[in-house]
Amino acid sequence: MESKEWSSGVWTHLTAVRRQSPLVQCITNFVSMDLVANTLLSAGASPAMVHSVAEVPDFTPHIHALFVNVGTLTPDWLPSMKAAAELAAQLGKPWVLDPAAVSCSGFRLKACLELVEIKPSVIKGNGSEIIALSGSASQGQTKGADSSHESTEAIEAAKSLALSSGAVVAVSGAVDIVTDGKRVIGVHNGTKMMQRITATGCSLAGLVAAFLAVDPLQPLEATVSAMSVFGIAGELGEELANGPASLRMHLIDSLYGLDETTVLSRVKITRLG
Ligand SMILES: Nc1ncnc2c1ncn2[C@@H]1O[C@H](COP(=O)(O)OP(=O)(O)O)[C@@H](O)[C@H]1O
Ligand SMILES: Cc1ncsc1CCOP(=O)(O)O
Ligand SMILES: [Mg+2]
Repeated sequence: MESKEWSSGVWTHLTAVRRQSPLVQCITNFVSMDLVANTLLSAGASPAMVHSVAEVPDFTPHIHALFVNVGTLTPDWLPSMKAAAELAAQLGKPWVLDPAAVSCSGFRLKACLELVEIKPSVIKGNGSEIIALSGSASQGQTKGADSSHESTEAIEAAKSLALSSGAVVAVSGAVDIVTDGKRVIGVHNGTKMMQRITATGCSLAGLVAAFLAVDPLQPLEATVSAMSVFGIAGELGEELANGPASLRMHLIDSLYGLDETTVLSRVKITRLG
């Protein structure tokens, strides 16, 4: 695909999110709930942090996409995640798994592998998380929620996970990588300071769910668009920020205010393989 086509695709996806305001159920970690919800709202989507397994049968049939993030997983939360994912998958609704800090324990790794069995549309992690989930590294090679690997070091792991799971796999980092196991796309938007705000990775994964909701049949393209939009918001936010705390605010404002000219001139997407 030509770079111009990628740019117009990014803008088309963002306008569709703004127009359709998809309802995104988020079962995410305690750290990220606020930033995930505010990211989705500023992009035009409608987040709902509905966690209880008791509410899944009533609520999940009405959503447009589901986001599951295991960042503060406990045994109590896993049944809700599984029930919501199973129902979403059964009803043909897209769902995103963020295996946050997957290799911090055997419990978390096992839970994530079980969630992968429920066929997420997209798995979004950082380099270390994707390497761990694909089975390319043993437990213990982790700093927790932060990555010890460049995203580009995880390309082969991402391709292998995409092929074994059937999901599109997205690896965030300096270059965001998106692959369906065959195509490998690089998104070169974003800024290093985004790593210094907790939950930017989670918010990105939540945003991917909103973009999937408006283009469920093209998960790779929708994921690439969400990653580019979030990265551009970070770049614009950094121009106004004094540090991570004000970047957090300006990122949300910039996402809300993105216009066509800015998007078309800032998108940086290349084919890597
Ligand atoms: N070195 C970097 N340069 C540009 N953007 C980055 C860099 N590191 C992270 N980002 C961006 O920050 C956001 C969060 O990614 P990341 O820090 O990898 O997630 P996580 O918090 O899950 O580890 C993404 O939009 C990513 O593109
Ligand atoms: C710090 C932390 N600890 C458990 S979850 C979490 C947030 C991680 O967020 P992100 O993956 O977006 O950095
Ligand atoms: Mg993360």
